[in-house]
Amino acid sequence: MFGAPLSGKSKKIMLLGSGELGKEVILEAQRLGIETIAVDRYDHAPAMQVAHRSYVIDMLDRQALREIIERERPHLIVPEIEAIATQELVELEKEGYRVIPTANASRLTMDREGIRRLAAEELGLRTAKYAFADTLDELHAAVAEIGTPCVIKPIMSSSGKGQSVCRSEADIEACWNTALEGGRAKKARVIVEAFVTFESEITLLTVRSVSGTSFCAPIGHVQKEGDYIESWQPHVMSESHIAEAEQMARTITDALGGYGIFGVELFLTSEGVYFSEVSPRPHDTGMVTMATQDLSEFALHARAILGLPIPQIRLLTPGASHTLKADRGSTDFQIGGLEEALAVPDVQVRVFGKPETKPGRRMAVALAAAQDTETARAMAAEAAGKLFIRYGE
Ligand SMILES: Nc1ncnc2c1ncn2[C@@H]1O[C@H](COP(=O)(O)OP(=O)(O)OP(=O)(O)O)[C@@H](O)[C@H]1O
Ligand SMILES: NCC(=O)N[C@@H]1O[C@H](COP(=O)([O-])[O-])[C@@H](O)[C@H]1O
Ligand SMILES: [Mg+2]
Repeated sequence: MFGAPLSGKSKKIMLLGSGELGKEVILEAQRLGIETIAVDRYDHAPAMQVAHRSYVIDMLDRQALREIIERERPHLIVPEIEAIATQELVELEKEGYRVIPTANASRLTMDREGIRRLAAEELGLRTAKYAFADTLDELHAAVAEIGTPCVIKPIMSSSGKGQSVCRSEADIEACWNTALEGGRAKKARVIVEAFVTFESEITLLTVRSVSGTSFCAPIGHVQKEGDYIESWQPHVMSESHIAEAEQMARTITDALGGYGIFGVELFLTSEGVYFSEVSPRPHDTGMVTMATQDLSEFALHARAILGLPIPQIRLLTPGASHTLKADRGSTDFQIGGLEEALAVPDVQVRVFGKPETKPGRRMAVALAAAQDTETARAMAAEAAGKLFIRYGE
């Protein structure tokens, strides 16, 4: 039971991170009558454009984070990205604030080390062999230990930023520099992971709610330079892969606890399933669920965090998503091609409304529904291909 937004008796959620995923979470929360506050490091972020209020702060700054939380006193604090002062969230949770799914989950998944050690060392999930390094010398030793090819990533980054594949010793220094430039925090620490030659990779969206744990149909995806290009649902999997994937997803989400949706990223190989990482929040590859499910991953997240039931999740149709990315930085640009993209039946487009392009930045996504995923993939690719960014006119 709660009052109208802005009435003083409303239920308030505060999103920490205001990108395309948060924008959809806010829209879904507002459908349920919730008051919404969007926070990010820059103004006019996508979710800010649909929230009741917004704040621009450095979310890695503990004091700045505490100040807005104490000012707003939200019922739920909902992290939308990894790079947040999660230690402060741990403190705030002790003082009675509710963090989604839990402050500890956001702390553990904030850096690759926390979640990898939990998954591999405490929970015994199969992962690629890994090691950590803080300096270039340590990186040489770590690569020697893990072997090549391997993948080197800043411990704190997302969407593939700062990630590169090291194919031989000669690549190590370049990989180190890539990681230093791409990491979100001013930390030099990197993870070195053995390269997993997978048949395919999936996101298993897993929801924890008052109704228990439920799984969405697996989402297959293709990534380029560590960032997702296209995804489709359902991804066809063998019985044994499904069983293993669900078991891993249940194990890791039970360990993290709390209510909300989780994107469990898994590699499917001939020797079984490898755990890669988990987002305790909606997942970019899960944007496809806006075209395929009765309740999208955003609607599921909103329901779960508000303590509302999720008696079932229906996959209504196979579908696919395909991204539109910028190729240079500019604040003077326009997005076009919607007329052509939307001329195809069963195609939808989401333009995120980001105020600035950057090389590789995701600006929009095309969604398609069809009788099978192959057709949906082709339709989504075609629609995304019609979209374009025109700079400086
Ligand atoms: N050890 C590995 N072996 C093979 N491929 C890998 C490995 N690690 C990562 N990749 C590839 O790079 C992609 C991105 O990696 P990862 O998910 O760790 O990065 P990320 O920056 O956290 O991305 P996001 O935030 O979008 O989930 C993976 O989806 C996979 O395609
Ligand atoms: N893989 C994680 C992911 O997709 N996160 C989504 O991208 C936004 C950041 O985008 P930006 O870097 O373009 O600002 C985040 O706020 C979130 O919505
Ligand atoms: Mg990932």
